[in-house]
Amino acid sequence: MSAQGEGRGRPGGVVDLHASLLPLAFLVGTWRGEGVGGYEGLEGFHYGQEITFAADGRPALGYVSHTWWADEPRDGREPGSPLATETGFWRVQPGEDGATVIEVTLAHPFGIAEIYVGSVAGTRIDLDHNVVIRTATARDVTRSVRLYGLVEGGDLAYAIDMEAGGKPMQSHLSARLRRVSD
Ligand code: HEM
Repeated sequence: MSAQGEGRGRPGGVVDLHASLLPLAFLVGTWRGEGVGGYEGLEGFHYGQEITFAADGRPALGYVSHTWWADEPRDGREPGSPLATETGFWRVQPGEDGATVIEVTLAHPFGIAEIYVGSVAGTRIDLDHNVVIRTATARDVTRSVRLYGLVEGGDLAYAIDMEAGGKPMQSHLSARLRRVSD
């Protein structure tokens, strides 16, 4: 590992983790698993997901998530049909009184961008402050909160709640993912 931030990752697969990202070191790698989704008025569904957190020596982890339909065929979707994807960056900043602040910037392909500010304690990350920016044609999502954490067996679990379409904050997604590569 290196404390230097200038590099773009070394050739040969050796990756530097910027020193500021040590609180997020447990996330680095690729994770794969299954989740469940739903919302008020929406029939529940299962999805598959692969997430990669990538370190390249700079002071932010690159993040990309791909998901796919994992239920019986419905509304033109077959098992394996691509669903939501999102991409962005996770960085760590010093907070007040020794706290560790996490800033996450995400882009979605459906006209929405989001910034979360939250905290990390051990292997639990609360992304509890959020702003959503959306185009005129995007779904009416006004706020989201996320919780990520390691659970038994070293799996990564998360829950995402959102406020959308004038409905109160409620669960949209939760999943549990196994590490598939460093
Ligand atoms: C793991 C990632 C995600 C998956 C697998 C997923 C999947 C789905 C599915 C299958 C639906 C219902 C069918 C449809 O309308 O396409 C849906 C609805 C919706 N999703 Fe997601 N989604 C994901 C992430 C997100 C995120 C990050 C947002 C907000 C920024 C979001 C906002 C919405 C909204 C507003 C609806 C409509 C809810 C309603 O019926 O009122 N989704 N999602």
